[in-house]
Amino acid sequence: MTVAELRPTGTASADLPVIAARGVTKTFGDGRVVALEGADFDVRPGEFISLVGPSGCGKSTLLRIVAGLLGSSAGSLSVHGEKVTGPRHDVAMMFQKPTLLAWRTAIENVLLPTEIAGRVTDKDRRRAMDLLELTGLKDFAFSFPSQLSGGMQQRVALARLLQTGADILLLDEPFGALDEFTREHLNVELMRIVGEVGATTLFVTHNIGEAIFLADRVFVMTPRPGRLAKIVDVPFARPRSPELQLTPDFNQLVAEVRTTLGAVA
Ligand SMILES: Nc1ncnc2c1ncn2[C@@H]1O[C@H](COP(=O)(O)OP(=O)(O)OP(=O)(O)O)[C@@H](O)[C@H]1O
Repeated sequence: MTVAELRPTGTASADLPVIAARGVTKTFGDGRVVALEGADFDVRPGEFISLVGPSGCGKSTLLRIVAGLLGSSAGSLSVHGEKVTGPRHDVAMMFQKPTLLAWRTAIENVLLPTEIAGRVTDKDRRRAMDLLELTGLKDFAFSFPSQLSGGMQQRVALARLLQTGADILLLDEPFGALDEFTREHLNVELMRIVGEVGATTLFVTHNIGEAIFLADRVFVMTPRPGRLAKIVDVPFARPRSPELQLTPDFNQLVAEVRTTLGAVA
């Protein structure tokens, strides 16, 4: 199977935003808690967007609304030009914990979404193996989660996410529970993988450097009620290497985001 065949099966079109949010607002507790207020943005096909903001500013809420797991209280959100009314096959979400099934091997975990959707074919098995290769785990396909490190388990979770064929990936602090070395390594791998499969990505993190390193644009959010305070363009060419983070231009951008967060905190 070629990398092109691993590409998502979604319906991206160059002139249509993949995600369009218009005044998206979410309240909880009969309107007493405003988790997200008036979010307005477009995300273009293949873009990598990082979301940063203080704890409780509505980042996960926004991701859940895009995933169709939560309805908005006001405003509208569309994916591929269609109003989101529930979970969609072209949007997949990944969390901080890998949530693998302990009694299934890595490849059986990757195949889980296929199994839930219907019968698993040989082609599905080949795709799962190719995705494990793409995520650097080919030699561990038949290992159980307990035999894998935390970083390897997150790679399995990423392969499982890609197995769904979704072309929109929502990543909620996916490497947040891992040590810094593993996390930095996985970030570089993540960029390579989403670049190769051409997915559109929303990535939540508390780490400003990580947000900039990965993204085409950084959405900076205010504390509750969460609003989009600023959208910062990240101009650095790809592929990017970790050394980019040592350059003055990179650190200037970190300072800009930090100042925005400081100003809005
Ligand atoms: N189901 C819910 N019921 C009531 N309040 C909620 C619910 N989900 C989220 N909230 C509140 O909405 C606000 C935004 O929560 P959210 O989890 O989106 O923030 P976040 O930016 O992702 O936070 P963190 O960075 O700490 O993960 C918080 O004040 C939270 O307490």
